[in-house]
Amino acid sequence: MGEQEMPTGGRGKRRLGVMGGTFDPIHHGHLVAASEVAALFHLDEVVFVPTGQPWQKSDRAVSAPEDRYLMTVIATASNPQFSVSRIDIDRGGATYTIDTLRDLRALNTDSDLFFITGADALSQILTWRDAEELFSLAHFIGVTRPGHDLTDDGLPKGGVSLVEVPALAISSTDCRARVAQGDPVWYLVPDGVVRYIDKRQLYRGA
Ligand SMILES: Nc1ncnc2c1ncn2[C@@H]1O[C@H](COP(=O)(O)OP(=O)(O)OP(=O)(O)O)[C@@H](O)[C@H]1O
Ligand SMILES: O=C(O)c1ccc[n+]([C@@H]2O[C@H](COP(=O)([O-])O)[C@@H](O)[C@H]2O)c1
Repeated sequence: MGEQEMPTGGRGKRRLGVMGGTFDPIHHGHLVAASEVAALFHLDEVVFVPTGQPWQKSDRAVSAPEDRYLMTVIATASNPQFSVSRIDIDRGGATYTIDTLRDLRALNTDSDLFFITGADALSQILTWRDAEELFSLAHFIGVTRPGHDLTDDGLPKGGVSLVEVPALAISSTDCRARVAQGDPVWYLVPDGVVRYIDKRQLYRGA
């Protein structure tokens, strides 16, 4: 896929990508998606935002926010364009992207926001809190993900771009299951994250 047209009118503003996720654990699928979108959309920075309590994942135990935050820091530390925000963790309670985007806009008045989301999450977006308002706060970028259809059906025209990224059939669910079974997660997640999972004995009983 070629270079993308600037989808918002804010010429001269910083272009801030936002990659929200539970990151339990962060894996190379997340990192490749962010890197690819950063290049295609000429983003100045991508901020990874680990969720506080992901309310649509309340059917399963989610690792402690501090563990997910630290794995995200470890995974992104070597890329000068990547950063990590604690805003959703520090707000406490259930995480809603409407709050994430309002807070990030208040903190980054010089920036246009580009929210990056995989095909599976994009297909659920109309179930998110205040879904209609989300598109006035950020431009949404849906990326391909193996096993999921990427579509903007039902979403506001001009509010979403669809982008093909290198296909990595990796999920956090599969990484957790592999650790629980004693299978390796080397090269599915960054090396430092493998070490952190081991050090903190995460996912052993998953
Ligand atoms: N392999 C992948 N390729 C592209 N996008 C991805 C990939 N994995 C996750 N994403 C996207 O990254 C964001 C955060 O995902 P999340 O942290 O829930 O990871 P996950 O692998 O889907 O986790 P889980 O398996 O626990 O549901 C979502 O927008 C999701 O669609
Ligand atoms: O705002 C909502 O209601 C909402 C519901 C589900 C998911 N999200 C956001 O979607 C992103 C990916 O979520 P997840 O659960 O797939 O890790 C993350 O930033 C979540 O906060 C947001």
